[in-house]
Amino acid sequence: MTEIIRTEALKKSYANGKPVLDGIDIRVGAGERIALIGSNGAGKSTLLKCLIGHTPFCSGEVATLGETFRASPSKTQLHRIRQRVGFVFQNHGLVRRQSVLTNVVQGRLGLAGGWGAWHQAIAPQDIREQAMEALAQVKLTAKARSRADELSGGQAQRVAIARALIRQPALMIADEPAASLDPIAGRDVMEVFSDLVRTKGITLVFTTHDMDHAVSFADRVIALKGGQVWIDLPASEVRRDGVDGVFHA
Ligand SMILES: Nc1ncnc2c1ncn2[C@@H]1O[C@H](COP(=O)(O)OP(=O)(O)OP(=O)(O)O)[C@@H](O)[C@H]1O
Repeated sequence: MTEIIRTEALKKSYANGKPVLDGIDIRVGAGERIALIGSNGAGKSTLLKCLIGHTPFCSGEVATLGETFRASPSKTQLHRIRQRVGFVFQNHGLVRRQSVLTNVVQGRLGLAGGWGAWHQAIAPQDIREQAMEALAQVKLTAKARSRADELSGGQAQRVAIARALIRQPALMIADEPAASLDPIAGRDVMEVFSDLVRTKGITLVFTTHDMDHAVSFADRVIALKGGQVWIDLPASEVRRDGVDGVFHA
């Protein structure tokens, strides 16, 4: 299986702090869906940031999408990584006063850059079609012309997923994608998200505090504790009583 992510002895501390990541070794293969769990402050977001070169680390090595680096990727590596990674965050980050379609188009145009491109009205026809297709995949075609601030939280998060998908990423990084949603909307978003990445063969790494989401929507669960990998198991082998320790000191 093609390796999408590899870390070796990855260590990271912030200024004047104790190590947040203290020797992380993980491997993620193409098409795998990984749930990253751990208590508040366990280092989940920090690990995601190290993987994509968003924050420098102290020692060890990271290889993401074939780009191998220590501390930080080079500018060229960072550019190549960003081209192939889609992001979804807890707060959808949509432009509230713009239409749903414009928000999705921006995900695509962000790649090419250029000021003139940042509006649906002047986006080339094929990009608008791609955006409509991405909206269909998250089952929101009917909302294409609505303003983003008219959507429910769950709908907005599905638009954020469409905006990431239109970039045709090889890897999707999602930091607590369902954390600000109610339980029903949260499951709904995770179901759509997880199904889509599986169908498209996209690798997914998402963080969550919800064990049901971890075991239902991932193939593998990785738990961080004390700066180290505490559990790394197929989701089908994760037992609730076994993970309790992850969240306790
Ligand atoms: N930019 C920063 N500067 C200094 N310390 C930081 C910074 N970002 C994170 N930290 C610290 O690093 C530790 C790990 O934080 P991180 O956000 O990676 O954890 P997390 O597992 O994602 O937590 P949560 O579940 O609460 O989101 C915490 O103690 C946090 O305070």
